[in-house]
Amino acid sequence: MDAPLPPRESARLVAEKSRDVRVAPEGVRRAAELLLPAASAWRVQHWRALHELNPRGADEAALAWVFVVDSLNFSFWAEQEERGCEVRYGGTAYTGYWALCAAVNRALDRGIPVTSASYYATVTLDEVQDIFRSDTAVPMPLIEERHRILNETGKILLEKFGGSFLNCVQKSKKSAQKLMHLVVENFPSYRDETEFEGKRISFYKRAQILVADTWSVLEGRGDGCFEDISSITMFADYRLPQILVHLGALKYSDALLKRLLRGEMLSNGEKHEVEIRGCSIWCVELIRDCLLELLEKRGEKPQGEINSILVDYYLWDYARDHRDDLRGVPFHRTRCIYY
Ligand SMILES: Nc1nc2c(c(CN[C@H]3C=C[C@H](O)[C@@H]3O)cn2[C@@H]2O[C@H](COP(=O)(O)O)[C@@H](O)[C@H]2O)c(=O)[nH]1
Repeated sequence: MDAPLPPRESARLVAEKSRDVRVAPEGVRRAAELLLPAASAWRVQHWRALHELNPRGADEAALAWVFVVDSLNFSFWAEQEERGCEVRYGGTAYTGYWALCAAVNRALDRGIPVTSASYYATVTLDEVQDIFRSDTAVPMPLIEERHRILNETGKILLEKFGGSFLNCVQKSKKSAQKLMHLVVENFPSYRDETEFEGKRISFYKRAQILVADTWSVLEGRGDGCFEDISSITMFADYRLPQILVHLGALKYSDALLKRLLRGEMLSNGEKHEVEIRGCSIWCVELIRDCLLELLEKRGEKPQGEINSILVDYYLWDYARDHRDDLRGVPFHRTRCIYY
């Protein structure tokens, strides 16, 4: 089978042909204006301090943490928004993606080597259910898939990369694209690909966020000094489309809105789901371009990179911090291992 279109080109194609989702230029501009005050101070070095659950180091252990977390970084949304999985850690109750991170840190504190491939290559389902157990009656979704992915990913990392994700990073020779392709070629659970209008396309959400988090945890230095980091697109999850709709940068047709407001599930790869994900990626590309123009107009020289990764991180955090404002804004419910 021929290689799929890369994520950026896939997004451009979907945005051109999409019928139920469209990128709204006035909303793109509004989103760029929202980011402007913060953008000039963006530094990849800030990533670690941004979140108390992120690893403290920039070493092999930190990379092992990022790899196992991003291998499981999918599908946290709960049937009832208010009654979901929660993990209590250090006196805080974490939900969603942060519940995953809290569970990993909780296991490490208990002496369970959950970031070590030789452990998770053969970890049992019972052990995985215990490691990711929820402190509410609602378990973390897709726990069996998480178990299968841990075993599969651990075995491959041991066989092909000596059990160390650092080896995988070093094989990419400071190319973000090479690392993304190395991950997709070797680890099946990262193959976030589908068909659209007769073409094979890719979004590679978890492979791209893994590259981005590798860049971030290494602070863009040493093995993480990717000269092509700006070629990585935003990560097509279920939160970013929600915030883009809230900001007016993405518009849904009445037919699609009706489905989402009814809480209908969209299957991974169906037209509406592909249009939402592809248009979201394209929308963030345009927000990044607009942001660079606005900074140029103000004669501001940003301190660091202004790329789609940092636009994405900011918007994702913004969505987290404005949960209440987003309550009425529908997000698409797809249960899958890709995002
Ligand atoms: N587009 C994008 N999607 C992201 C992330 C993250 C967390 N990463 C960064 C955050 C802090 C560190 O800096 C990490 O680098 C998780 N997700 C996705 O969101 C969904 C979970 O949402 P909720 O149910 O609300 O927790 C799920 O699909 C998950 O895969 C991101 O940054 N961008």
